[in-house]
Amino acid sequence: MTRVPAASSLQPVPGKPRPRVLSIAGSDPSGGAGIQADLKSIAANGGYGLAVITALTAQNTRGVTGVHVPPVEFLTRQLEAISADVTVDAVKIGMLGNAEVIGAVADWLGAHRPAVVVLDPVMVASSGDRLLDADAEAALGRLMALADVVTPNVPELAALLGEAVAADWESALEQGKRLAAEHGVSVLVKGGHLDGDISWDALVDLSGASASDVTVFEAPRVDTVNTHGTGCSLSSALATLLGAGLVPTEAVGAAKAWLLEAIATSSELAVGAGHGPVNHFHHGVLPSARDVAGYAADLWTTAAGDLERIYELPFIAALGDGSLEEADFAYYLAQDALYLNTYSRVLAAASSLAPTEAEQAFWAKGARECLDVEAELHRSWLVGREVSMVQGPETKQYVDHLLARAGEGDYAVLVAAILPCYWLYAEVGAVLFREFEQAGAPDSHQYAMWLRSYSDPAFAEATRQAIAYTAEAARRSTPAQWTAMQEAFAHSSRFEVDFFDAPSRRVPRGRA
Ligand SMILES: Nc1ncnc2c1ncn2[C@@H]1O[C@H](COP(=O)(O)OP(=O)(O)O)[C@@H](O)[C@H]1O
Ligand SMILES: Cc1ncc(COP(=O)(O)O)c(N)n1
Repeated sequence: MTRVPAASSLQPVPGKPRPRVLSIAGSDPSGGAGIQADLKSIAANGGYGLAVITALTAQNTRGVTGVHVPPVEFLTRQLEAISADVTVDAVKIGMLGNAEVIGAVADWLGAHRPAVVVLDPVMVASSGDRLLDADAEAALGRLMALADVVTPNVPELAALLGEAVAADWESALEQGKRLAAEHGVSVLVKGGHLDGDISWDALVDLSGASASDVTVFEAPRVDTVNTHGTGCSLSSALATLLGAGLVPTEAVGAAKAWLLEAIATSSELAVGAGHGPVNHFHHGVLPSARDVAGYAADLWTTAAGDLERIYELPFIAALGDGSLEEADFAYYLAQDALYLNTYSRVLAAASSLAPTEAEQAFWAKGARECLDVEAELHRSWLVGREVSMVQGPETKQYVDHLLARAGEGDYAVLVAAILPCYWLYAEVGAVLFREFEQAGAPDSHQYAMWLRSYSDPAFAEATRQAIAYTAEAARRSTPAQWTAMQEAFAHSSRFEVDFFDAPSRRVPRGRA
């Protein structure tokens, strides 16, 4: 009889399909900004891109030499054609050109507003050329009321408020708070135009939906001239990630991390002699959120083989039926306490590398809980037992592997190495506890209390979350990273088997 199911009950269910993201923006024939950048950014972040063109520009990486705004009736025709046929999950609005266009887009949004609306209030290109008539700036107020998030750069923020351009990050942030309060909209203040080693951004969300009113995101400023289309790319990535169901702070964090790498690797492209484009496809096209379940299923295939081995171990059989020698149990507990101490540090490393605040908090909580469990092991089980507190070889090889992955600093690979301890332990715990109950939960079982603590629903829930975060990291990984993740996972999974087998193999046997 196998106790290993074909799929773990803790695996994530398939996520949403690709969000359908509409860009309403102008065309940039050089491909770095506008509609062209938006479609690349949407695809790179896992969405399906649609595009309605507001205006044509004649531009390259050095500047804009002409703007043509087609009759607004034709813009409305394009918008109506989309809404008559396609359900749009998110819309990103970029260059609008003039007040008439703003009016037509606002009318359409009033009738067909998708669930997510991100407004990039494009006014001036990075070359300094105007992309919105000066007298149309006031008309943007009507669109802001229909948006979820507005993403102004420093000069746009000043223009929207009718104030002087902020000279530093603190004043820009204050202006962002005023704009958010004035229009009842979330504001992503972008600090790309300021100087300094850090490129600051901040999400001001006064709706109460985020953990705090202001979430600040910092990234090293890349020394490059290739910043053509950074704002277009960021707002499209943000719309895509919000459309995929991420909460605003997570969506901004993930979009910014993706953009930073696109800026940092922009020199791989050779487009034009001015402000070149960013490298949208640095990690290829992101698989759909639905694929998250596939990554977890692949890891399960590895884990299932090792689980099979764990169930065959004499230690597990004896723990299950209560016949386990006291000295073997004590050895296992002592090694577990030693392991948990290092595991806590490894979880803390995952917390410090985490791309989102939710993950940062999750791993930090896990790190703390390991120390609590370690203390409890000493207090309730190890006190009074004669047991060596020296790391056994199986414990050492396992923690050395984890510490090495933590030292490498790749979040995706590290969480893959961390996961088997959650997943295999939760599976073994659930099975042993179920079998204990099926045997009538006999009080005479000398490890009854241990088995009860083994199958804790809160731990199962944490495991489910750890699997989901690891699978999401896999979705965002490069093929080489995914291979490294699988290797790291396979090693830890194998070390779990050795860890459970260690009490039976310890030398000399018979003494704790
Ligand atoms: N040199 C840079 N290094 C890192 N991030 C940058 C750099 N320049 C811009 N960014 C980021 O690109 C995004 C767009 O910023 P910004 O240049 O302010 O807007 P826009 O492109 O609309 O003018 C922001 O997230 C900003 O932090
Ligand atoms: C058609 C079009 N739309 C927008 C921008 C602004 O680009 P950036 O993202 O650099 O502010 C642009 N240059 N061209």
